[in-house]
Amino acid sequence: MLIAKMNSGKDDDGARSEEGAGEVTPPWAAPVAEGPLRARVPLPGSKSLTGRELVLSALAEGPGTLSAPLHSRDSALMIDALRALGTHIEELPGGGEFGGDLRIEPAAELLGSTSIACGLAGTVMRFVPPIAALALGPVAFDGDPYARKRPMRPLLDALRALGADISDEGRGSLPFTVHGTGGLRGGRVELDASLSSQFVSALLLAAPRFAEGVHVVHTGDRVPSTPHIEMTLAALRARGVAAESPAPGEWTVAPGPIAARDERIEPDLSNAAPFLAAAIAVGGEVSVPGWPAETTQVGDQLRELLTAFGGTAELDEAGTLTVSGSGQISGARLDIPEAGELAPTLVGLAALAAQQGHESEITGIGHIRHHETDRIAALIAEINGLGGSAEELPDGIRIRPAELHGGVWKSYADHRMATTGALIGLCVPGVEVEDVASTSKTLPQFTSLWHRMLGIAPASGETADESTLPSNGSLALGGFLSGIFEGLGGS
Ligand SMILES: O=C(O)C1=C[C@@H](OP(=O)(O)O)[C@@H](O)[C@H](O)C1
Ligand SMILES: C=C(OP(=O)(O)O)C(=O)O
Repeated sequence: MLIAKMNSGKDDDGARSEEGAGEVTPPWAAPVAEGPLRARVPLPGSKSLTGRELVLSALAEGPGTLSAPLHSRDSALMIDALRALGTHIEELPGGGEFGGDLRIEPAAELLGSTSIACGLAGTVMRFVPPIAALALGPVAFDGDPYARKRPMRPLLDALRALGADISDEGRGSLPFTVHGTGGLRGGRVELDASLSSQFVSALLLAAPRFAEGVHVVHTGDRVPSTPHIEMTLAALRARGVAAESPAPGEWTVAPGPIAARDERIEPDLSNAAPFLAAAIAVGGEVSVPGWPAETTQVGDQLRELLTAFGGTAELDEAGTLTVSGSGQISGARLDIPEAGELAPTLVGLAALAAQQGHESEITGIGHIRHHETDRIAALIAEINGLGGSAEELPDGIRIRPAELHGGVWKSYADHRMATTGALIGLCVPGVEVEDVASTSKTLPQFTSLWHRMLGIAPASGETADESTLPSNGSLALGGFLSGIFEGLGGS
């Protein structure tokens, strides 16, 4: 990660329309913050940890439990996929607002002759095919319309090189069928992971069950999102698997049993991004409890990345991260190949800094063109659609000073586009986020948590939770000062 402050500047750039933007639900009127924030926002479990632990639990030697897992569209798709392959997964009673714990019993034998719906989940479309190769019988994969555009070829070719039989009619993308034979040889394989780290994680996660394990050698440009590969290695090691990176761009996993374990899932730190960014954008403070002291989640980098735009971030001994800001937003220059998942929020913050006359550049994120949508094109089109001045760089976005106005912000079925629209809407009246329901991909409670962060009564159908109200319990934003006088202990 490279961080530097930017100088101000000014330029123009035209908006670019994005194919695939569609109306799904009536636009959501993003609330404007009318004063400094003071809120505590508990968040549900990490998508990436939940996905990995579901996969490893399904491949483990015996049953195990995941506590505080994520319940969202992506995790439900992963659960359904593993169930289709014969895994028994049960939600235990007694879960709170974010859902119950999960009990997972691996299948005695993985079953094929089934189909898997991937939705738009990269983790499902990448992590499940290697498991399907271990099942007996054909397993057909497909997903949402845009999922068919997400790259799969490097992974499918690597699986073929490791002994799998896959038919995709030469597409290199969804839909495809893995003809499972009950096992996979494994061994050394070359793969270009420059479009997604998930290709590597997918092979590593299933590799203890390959006859020869795996030795993955990356052949292309730089690998993005490397903390996610570290997360995969750490999850494997925690279950007694020998998993290493013997050299840059190489990873090995030895064949052997995957220990059954009970795991507690950390909150999703990447989903904390728009909430914590709100404190920088608006001023005041936002806290997220349950922040791990040590973690493999890339969201931990928010402590540095957000404060590159101003403000402070403090992690206390109880594990509460508090980001505070004044509403004065600096420009920033961030090179973040490892943290592409955080880029939409950071670009949103940069668009708000641009309103205050500051230029920003966020680079190292070319691979986010292959996320839920082409995020570079989508961010530029939507920021410029609100009067901003964002331009495409070979591997990123430059945002020059410009005043924003209200308008419709399209989400492109992308949860992080929707939350970025909400962030901008805090400071720009009249922003309407189209398809805010896309946030159900990883955070179904997004709008209710957002309203509660602002101290706004939930809309009908949303549940209130005192714990995320401003600590003075007020429904008005002007409660900030009285909250200060009550002390920070309540946050
Ligand atoms: O392994 C994972 O859980 C993820 C890896 C990253 O994918 P890319 O390497 O495609 O960026 C990240 O952006 C995604 O949100 C989750
Ligand atoms: C890139 C993301 O998701 P996926 O797991 O679908 O790749 C994301 O959540 O930002």
